[in-house]
Amino acid sequence: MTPKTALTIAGSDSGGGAGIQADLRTFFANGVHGLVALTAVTVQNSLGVQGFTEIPADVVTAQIKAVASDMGVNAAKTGMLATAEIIRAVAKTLDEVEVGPFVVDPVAASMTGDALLREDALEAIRTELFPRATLITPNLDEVRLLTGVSVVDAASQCAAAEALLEFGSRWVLVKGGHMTGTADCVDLLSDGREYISLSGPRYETENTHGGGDTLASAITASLAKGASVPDAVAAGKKFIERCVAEAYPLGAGVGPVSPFWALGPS
Ligand SMILES: Nc1ncnc2c1ncn2[C@@H]1O[C@H](COP(=O)(O)OP(=O)(O)OP(=O)(O)O)[C@@H](O)[C@H]1O
Ligand SMILES: Cc1ncc(COP(=O)(O)O)c(N)n1
Repeated sequence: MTPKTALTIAGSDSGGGAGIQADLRTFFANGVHGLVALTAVTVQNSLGVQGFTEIPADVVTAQIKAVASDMGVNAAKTGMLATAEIIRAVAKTLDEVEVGPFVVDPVAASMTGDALLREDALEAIRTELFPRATLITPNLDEVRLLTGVSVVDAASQCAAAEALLEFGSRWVLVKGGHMTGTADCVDLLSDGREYISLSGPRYETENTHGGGDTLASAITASLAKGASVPDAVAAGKKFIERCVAEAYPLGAGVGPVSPFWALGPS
């Protein structure tokens, strides 16, 4: 039987732990066929991002149109978008083709602090993509850059969600992975009416490379299969928890979260 399809519009990680590589392995582990519109090629390993080259914006557009017109897209997500020009091209293309529920992960930098967006491009994500998004999934650094709110507890996480919803997405997930001083990892999902706190154990590991991408693509896979946003996010949270629990060391720096458990016992 033909599986549902999910499209990732994102960059390549030569280390294989984040970017389109994380998205494709997550789509596979969740039983959907992955489609790709590549935005950038990063030179990257466990120690950080040494540089990147972006794909021309018209080629990003052409990739989206090629797969949408022929194969159909049941849900889509964005990761690293690199430049304001690519962001504007993606926004325009989404007005012309149908991609189903649309998840925007506003990736600004790698977890090692290296920029993955050219200057001013985060503003373009906010103005061009958030109003078109079913769900946005910022981490706490991105929340601070976008709203000025520093999330330190449940009240400020709630205030951040409200401020982010002003930018026009239907739902927001304020990820709490970087909140310090909490025994659990708590993510907050809201559409301005419902406030759903998703809490899980915080695992002791240094190896969380690709965690944000893996969560957003697991959510996108569930949306492609027809789940509601709250159900897709709950399933995504369960999926990423297990991937963090089974993360492995690779290289001298930060290793990747692991979806291998989904294949069953080896
Ligand atoms: N140590 C941990 N144990 C369990 N879950 C975690 C841990 N760290 C992060 N998570 C979960 O992983 C998901 C990603 O959260 P995080 O806030 O780290 O996003 P991110 O910064 O975009 O990810 P990354 O930069 O690591 O790719 C969230 O659901 C968060 O709760
Ligand atoms: C191509 C690409 N996309 C996204 C990330 C963010 O992932 P992380 O925050 O885990 O470094 C990355 N490092 N590289």
